[in-house]
Amino acid sequence: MSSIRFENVRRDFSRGGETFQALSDVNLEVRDQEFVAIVGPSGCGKTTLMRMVAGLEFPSAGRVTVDGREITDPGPDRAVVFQAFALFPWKSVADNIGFGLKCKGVPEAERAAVVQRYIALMGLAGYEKAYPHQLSGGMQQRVAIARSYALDPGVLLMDEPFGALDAQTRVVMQEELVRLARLQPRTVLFITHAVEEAVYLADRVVVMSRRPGRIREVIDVGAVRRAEGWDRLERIEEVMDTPSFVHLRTQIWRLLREQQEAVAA
Ligand SMILES: Nc1ncnc2c1ncn2[C@@H]1O[C@H](COP(=O)(O)OP(=O)(O)OP(=O)(O)O)[C@@H](O)[C@H]1O
Repeated sequence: MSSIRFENVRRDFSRGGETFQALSDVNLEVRDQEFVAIVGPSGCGKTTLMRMVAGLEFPSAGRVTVDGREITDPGPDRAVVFQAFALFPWKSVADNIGFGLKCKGVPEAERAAVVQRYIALMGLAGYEKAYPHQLSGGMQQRVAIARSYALDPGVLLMDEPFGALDAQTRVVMQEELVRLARLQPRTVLFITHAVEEAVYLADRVVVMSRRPGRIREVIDVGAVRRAEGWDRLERIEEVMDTPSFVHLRTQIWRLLREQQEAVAA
């Protein structure tokens, strides 16, 4: 069981000698094995929220808990996948994926079995001995995701993990992440600028507003996905073509557009 809770979270920062509220009144629960995506304008505090769960940043008021325990530092129960691939360049694909397990003291035979399983799941067979520089950006990110899943963390934190990928690779990765998320459900907090990506991947989409960053609306995509049978459709473009998907995407775009207009006014 791994659930994340933000309770009345506020975060102040100082800039140019002035203190400002970057986040205010954030209340959110990401339930066990739920996939929650956060979208919102640049600077609304998405990364700050994620860093608080990772234990790299702390609230000025309120609290952030995982399974009821207040977060005081980073821990192996929470894995982070960043936009930059962050692999060890001197280690092979297999060693990168197995690195965290080795640190945890998992015996070699057991480690090899887990690594092999994720190599197969992420379509990396044949590349076990390759080094990161021999892989495309998409494959490097597959290794990073495999490494996080292999650690079997309760919570996975992903900050724009596909942001550096080209459009086609991004689509393939989105399909693979959906497949992996259904096969190996985890509690996921996923940050993205791409509305379609959020709607395609998440059970719920949190739309944020800025100045200060607040939760504007939470959209239950999972209920629509189940009712409309999106998971029966193999390809992302088939899902994106359904009226239910278009409706949700437009609803979220409108919310984001309203904020843009409010800032401009
Ligand atoms: N360490 C810091 N010191 C001062 N200000 C900070 C610090 N970290 C973040 N901020 C400010 O807090 C606000 C929220 O930043 P954050 O990176 O969380 O936003 P974001 O929604 O992730 O942005 P983006 O979508 O552009 O990545 C911004 O105004 C940012 O400049």
